[in-house]
Amino acid sequence: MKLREQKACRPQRAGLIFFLGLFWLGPFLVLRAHGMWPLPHLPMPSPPRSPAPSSPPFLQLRSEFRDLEGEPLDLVGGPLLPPGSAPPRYASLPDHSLWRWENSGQKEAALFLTLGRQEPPPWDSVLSSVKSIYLGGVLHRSDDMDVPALPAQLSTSAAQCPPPQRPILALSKMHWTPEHAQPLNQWPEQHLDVSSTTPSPAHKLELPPGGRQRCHYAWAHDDISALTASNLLKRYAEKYSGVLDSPYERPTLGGYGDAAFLNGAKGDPEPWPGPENPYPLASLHEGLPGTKSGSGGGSGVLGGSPVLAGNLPEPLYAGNACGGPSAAPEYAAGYGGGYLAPSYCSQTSAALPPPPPAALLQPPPPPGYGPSGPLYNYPAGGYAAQPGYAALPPPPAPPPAPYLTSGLAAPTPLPAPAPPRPAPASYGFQAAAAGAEAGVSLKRKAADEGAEGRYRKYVYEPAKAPAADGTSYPAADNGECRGNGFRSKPPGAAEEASGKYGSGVPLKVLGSPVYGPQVEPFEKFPERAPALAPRGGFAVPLGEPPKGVDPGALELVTSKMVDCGPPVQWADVAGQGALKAALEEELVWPLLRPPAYPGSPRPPRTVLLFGPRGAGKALLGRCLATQLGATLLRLRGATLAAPGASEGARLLQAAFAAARCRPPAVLLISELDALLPARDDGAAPAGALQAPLLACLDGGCGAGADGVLVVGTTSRPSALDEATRRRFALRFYVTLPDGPARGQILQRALAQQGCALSERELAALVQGTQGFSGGELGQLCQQAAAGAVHPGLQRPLSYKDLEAALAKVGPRASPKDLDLFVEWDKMYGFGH
Ligand SMILES: Nc1ncnc2c1ncn2[C@@H]1O[C@H](COP(=O)(O)OP(=O)(O)OP(=O)(O)O)[C@@H](O)[C@H]1O
Repeated sequence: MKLREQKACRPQRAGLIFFLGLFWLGPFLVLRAHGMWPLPHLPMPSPPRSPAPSSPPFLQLRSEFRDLEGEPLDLVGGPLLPPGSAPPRYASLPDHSLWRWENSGQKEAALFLTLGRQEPPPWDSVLSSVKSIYLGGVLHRSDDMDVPALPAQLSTSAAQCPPPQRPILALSKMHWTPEHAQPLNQWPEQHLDVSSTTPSPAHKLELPPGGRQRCHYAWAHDDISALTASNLLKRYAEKYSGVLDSPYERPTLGGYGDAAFLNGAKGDPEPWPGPENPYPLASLHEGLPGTKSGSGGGSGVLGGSPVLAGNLPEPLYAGNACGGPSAAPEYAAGYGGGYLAPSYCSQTSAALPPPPPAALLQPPPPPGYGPSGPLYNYPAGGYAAQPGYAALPPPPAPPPAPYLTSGLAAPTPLPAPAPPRPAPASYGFQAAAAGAEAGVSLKRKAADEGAEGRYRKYVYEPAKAPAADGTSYPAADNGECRGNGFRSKPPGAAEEASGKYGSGVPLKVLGSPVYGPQVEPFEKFPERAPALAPRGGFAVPLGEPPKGVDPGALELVTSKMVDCGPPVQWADVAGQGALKAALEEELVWPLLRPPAYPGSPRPPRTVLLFGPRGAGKALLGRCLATQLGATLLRLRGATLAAPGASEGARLLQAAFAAARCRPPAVLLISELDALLPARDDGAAPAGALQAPLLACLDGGCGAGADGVLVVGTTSRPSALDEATRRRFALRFYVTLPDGPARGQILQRALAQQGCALSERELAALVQGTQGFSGGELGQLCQQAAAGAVHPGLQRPLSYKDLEAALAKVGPRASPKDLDLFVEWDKMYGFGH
């Protein structure tokens, strides 16, 4: 009976359970159907650094994301928020800001931008991060987010909103930096997954006035469909993947797993791994797909190894056009670089057999190695760790006063290299094996010391302490100006210098990689020419000026155009690491090395630096002169063109002749485009100067083209016609300084004004000066200093003054201009 009753109750119980189940589950099902379940974890905790793997989809972005300026963006994905839920207010999140990310139009994710412990958040960083992470998606402010007023500099810089397609390009571009190990060709798959083209209702929100423009900028991306974005990115990925994969451009860094980017479980950004592979001693060209071998002005160096490039059939700087004894011999004794006496070069190159192939594999030796004397070295500071904004190390002491006979500053002595490795017997450089070893170790050292070893020697150095007399770089003597801070030795100093290297220890080699069985003793070579008498300004060497050159113009050039400014080291140029490395490998080393064997190709003698105004082109030209130990002559295209075609041509010829009278010389012609006919700025056409320019570049304007490096700079490369373009064997894009470089330039400029900003202020200023060139940063500081001066009130420069100055000084180069530079670089440049 009981059993029967129990059986009868079973269906009732099941019905009850079913009913109860429905009662409890129903609301969940309804909520789920409306997308409101699972419920969010509100209130929002502090941003999770390591979300559970089972979390709903979120964006997991690692710190290798950088903004347009290369600033690291430390982005960490947050948990999902339910639609319409109110995110925490900014005030409750002191060190990060909350944004919402619309993912594929279906889900919303909270994206935390962790931007260090900065309060209030650096809005420009937040805004600029849009450029980095945005891929056709929709990024918008949360509707009820409490947005404080943007700082003044942001509202000014907000006017620089790039065009809609800019982020896509930027994304490609930011991966040009060698620190990025993620192959770009993986980006489309990894990143377009999270793109969206669906505008959200929040787009219609009224934004606070300060941020409206930037957010409009973000919205503008709605116009890009996911497909377009994908195509664009793929196109650039294909284009640049060669660069990214090259050993030169991208030092080997640890790869990042795919999961690190999307939906990954990894939350904490890891420190960048150091290079795993040793420094590749390969030719620069191996890593430069954009390099056009043999293009341009016909320098055989292009496309060849640096060693081959340095091999010259004839003496590098043999003789001069001035009828007098060459100035070159003076370089032979102490310097040991490429500026060797004609007799020296011709003897060695003629007498010595071609080198064994193995010798060609030797890395290019740094200039100036001697067998026993102090070895030439780059400034020790060049290898210093990248100085932070807050604490820059004290500047290295300038090299001691001794000067070589040539007037070149004496090389910084290297510590004695650890036990010299014997060189192969067939390699004529064995006597300088220690130097060569040191040279290799120098290069290796640059690579081995940390992740950025490749460019470590080029790191920016802090401002040099001014000398007691007020000059930054104390003049070593009262000798004749050699340009660019170098002064030739007064009479008698030659002996000192030769004693430094020669007394006691026979100078068997000059440190040049001379191939041959045995290195000749220095005494065997003829006497050096007597030192030039010191004269004010540019020194016309002994002998007659070259024929056909107007003596008056020559006098004008020698008195007005020789740059006697302080020497500029690599470390004095902020940023531009890859460019500096390329210039050194492509230009400086080949020029300083003597020919390796008869018939070896000549190094390039012309280089074009193009980029926005104030980007540091002239600064790099001066740096090249310093590195080459050369006299620097500076011309401005506009100045040459101003007095008229015939007068300009006379000056131009005189400048080339003057440079050739004083090898080694660097002839820096700024605003090259002003000499060319194709002018689109309404200025008077100066096409008549093009013919003399081309003739001089071809080796006219005085006999012999050796010993002169012509550096042309322009901010309008598109104005250069093909004939002129081809005359420049190397063409490099000088980009605007990136964030760290801007910080360094600003810090240096402000230090000169006696102003020291806090780390936070400097970071904000760096963010607020995106798109500024080095020159504009200098102007900004000057403007701020001018604003700080009030009658009867002397107060130090403050951040507020700089903020006020930001309203008046802005970047001149528009994003469109920058795109044109990039395009021109792709077509004609050497894409370093
Ligand atoms: N990377 C940099 N590091 C340090 N200073 C810089 C850098 N770039 C520019 N500057 C400074 O900015 C100023 C302008 O630089 P420079 O004259 O070399 O620019 P430019 O590109 O030649 O300009 P223009 O096209 O107008 O001739 C100089 O005072 C220079 O020292």
